[in-house]
Amino acid sequence: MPIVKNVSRAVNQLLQSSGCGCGISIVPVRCIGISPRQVASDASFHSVSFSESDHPRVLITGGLGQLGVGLAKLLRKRFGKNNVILSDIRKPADNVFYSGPFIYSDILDYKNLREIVVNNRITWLFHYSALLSAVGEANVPLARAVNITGLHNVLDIAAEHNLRLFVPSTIGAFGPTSPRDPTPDLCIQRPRTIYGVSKVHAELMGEYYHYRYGLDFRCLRYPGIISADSQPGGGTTDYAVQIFHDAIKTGKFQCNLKPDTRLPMMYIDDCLRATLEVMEAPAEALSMRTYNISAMSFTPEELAQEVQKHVPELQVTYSVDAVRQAIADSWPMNFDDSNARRDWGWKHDYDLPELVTTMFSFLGSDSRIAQAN
Ligand SMILES: NC(=O)c1ccc[n+]([C@@H]2O[C@H](COP(=O)([O-])OP(=O)(O)OC[C@H]3O[C@@H](n4cnc5c(N)ncnc54)[C@H](O)[C@@H]3O)[C@@H](O)[C@H]2O)c1
Ligand SMILES: C[C@@H](O)[C@H](N)C(=O)O
Repeated sequence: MPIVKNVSRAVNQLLQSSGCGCGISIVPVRCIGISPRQVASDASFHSVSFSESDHPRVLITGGLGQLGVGLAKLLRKRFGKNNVILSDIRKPADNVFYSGPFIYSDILDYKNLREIVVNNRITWLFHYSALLSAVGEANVPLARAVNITGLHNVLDIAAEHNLRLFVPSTIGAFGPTSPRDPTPDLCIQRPRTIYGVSKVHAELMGEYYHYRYGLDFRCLRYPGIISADSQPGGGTTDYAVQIFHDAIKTGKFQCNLKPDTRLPMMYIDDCLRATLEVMEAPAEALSMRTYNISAMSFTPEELAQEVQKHVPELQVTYSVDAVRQAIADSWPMNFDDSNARRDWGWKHDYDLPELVTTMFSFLGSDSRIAQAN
């Protein structure tokens, strides 16, 4: 049973390190615990219903944001529509509601989350709920609650029920004292946003639960993600999505970052494929539990030039938002993802020109230019 393996692994690791204080070679389960909130009666029967040959039963938290609906679509193609449950605290649009299972789930409600996991026999959890960098700075108490307390709930439930857990991290988990060009996986991480602090916390807690309780925790640090059919949720990289909509609708774009602000970015299809790939990677392939992934890196000026190849009349002006600019100036300019490429074969498909062409082919049908023709 996986839990036996997990416990003995955790015990071995504990005994090899400074010791758990048990002082015996075979440690009773209760001595190290299954997870901090595990009740004794749960320990013997959770996860027994899942056979490794079955498709995973997936829950996505915070699934109505920029990334969750696309992830559900990808996972449903792979694992079957009814094996993937999207959840959020918001009301889903009709097309989302009718595309597959949707459920209300507030990650701050521990019992409700546990009930969903149990009743639906969840085996994989993708934890997408979060407040992003700019909205986090605007409401620090809420960001702290959702990004830190919510993560604690998710970690405990994942450990109790032996889930494979994916938690995304971000370029925002680095700060002004990190090497910025390029930024490796392992280096100083002293972010200056509540978002970044909460994501470093998530990386460390997930890795700790992996070593302490055997939790199958997997984490990718995403760059800024660019998507056509979903809106970003209040981050520093949002400009790189907005420019496409404004180019099409008005032919004018006001950028809230300076023209030479270089940040790592990625097209959503690459991001979601990477997420599935790392979740499917054999555990032995993973030399780490938190990986940078990278695709391209550009400035607003470089993106505008590429966009102008499709919309030559686009006018770009700059009105810098001091909060976002300070955040962007502390983040990586280029991301070193060589460990992901080596360990589990990560490879991006979209560079800047492909990204821009793809965005316009998605958005182009109702474009101002199309309407004019
Ligand atoms: N989009 C990006 O560029 C990017 C980059 C790096 C990392 N990430 C990470 O990927 C994940 C998904 O990002 P996104 O862009 O879809 O975020 P988003 O802001 O668009 O969506 C987050 C979702 O979380 C939900 N949420 C908020 N409070 C909640 C609560 N109490 N319970 C349940 N759900 C709650 C919101 O309703 C929202 O739908 C986040 O963890 C984010 O940090 C995103
Ligand atoms: C980079 C990322 O985590 C998010 N898009 C933000 O800007 O906050």
